[in-house]
Amino acid sequence: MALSGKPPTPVKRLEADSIWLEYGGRNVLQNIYIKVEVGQITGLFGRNGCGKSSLLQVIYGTRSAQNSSVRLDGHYVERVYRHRHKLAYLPQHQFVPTQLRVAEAFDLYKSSLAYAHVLFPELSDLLVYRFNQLSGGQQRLLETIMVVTSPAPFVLLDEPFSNVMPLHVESLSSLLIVSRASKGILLTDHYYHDVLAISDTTYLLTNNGRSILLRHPEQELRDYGYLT
Ligand SMILES: Nc1ncnc2c1ncn2[C@@H]1O[C@H](COP(=O)(O)OP(=O)(O)OP(=O)(O)O)[C@@H](O)[C@H]1O
Repeated sequence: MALSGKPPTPVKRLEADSIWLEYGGRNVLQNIYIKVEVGQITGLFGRNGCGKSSLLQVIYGTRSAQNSSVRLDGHYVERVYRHRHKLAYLPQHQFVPTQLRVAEAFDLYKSSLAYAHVLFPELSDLLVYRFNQLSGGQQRLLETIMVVTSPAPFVLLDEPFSNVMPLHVESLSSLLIVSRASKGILLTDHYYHDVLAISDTTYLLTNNGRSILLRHPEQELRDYGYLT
């Protein structure tokens, strides 16, 4: 609650602007601009190694870049990860401490599971397990549900569908569609059909590290050599 007694105005727009990243003298990201808005799912595509995960890390603030400007409603924010109530991030690789029980992890993230229980009836049974007692696909699924249902208005998802069976990819897609009403979601995954089906806006990262806003995604993904 703000000092005036009024609740803070909800943030509507996340921008990553002028992102330059190089590794050992090699330019990976060059002058990237990406916008994520509450009410939208933004799909991010690019060939293996073009820099998608690196970009998400730069946005989250856990990877420093040669240049970057991450803004919330036009206000520059340094190290967004310090503002967990504003931005939640699913990294590409398993990240929840393996000894933690699912219910404990969900509590830490303040995840709200009301709707998730409808989409994933088996969730109640899994809450008592420790992460190291789950399969790879179950871990991925639960981490994604946890991040998406946290209160943060912006969510970065790096390959949430990886290792997840098609039935659950469908349910996760439904969860993202429902969640987008109150969130801005940046989603990257090579399951491009599933990403395209739910994306309102799509960007491509090219091999030379540029971001392109796609107007006709299927065609342009072919033209740029992401699809055959
Ligand atoms: N810490 C690092 N040091 C040096 N080079 C790195 C480092 N991390 C990533 N890279 C390189 O940067 C490039 C981009 O990697 P990144 O993981 O961001 O790509 P990606 O688009 O997410 O790939 P994928 O689709 O395969 O997951 C790759 O060529 C990778 O080898």
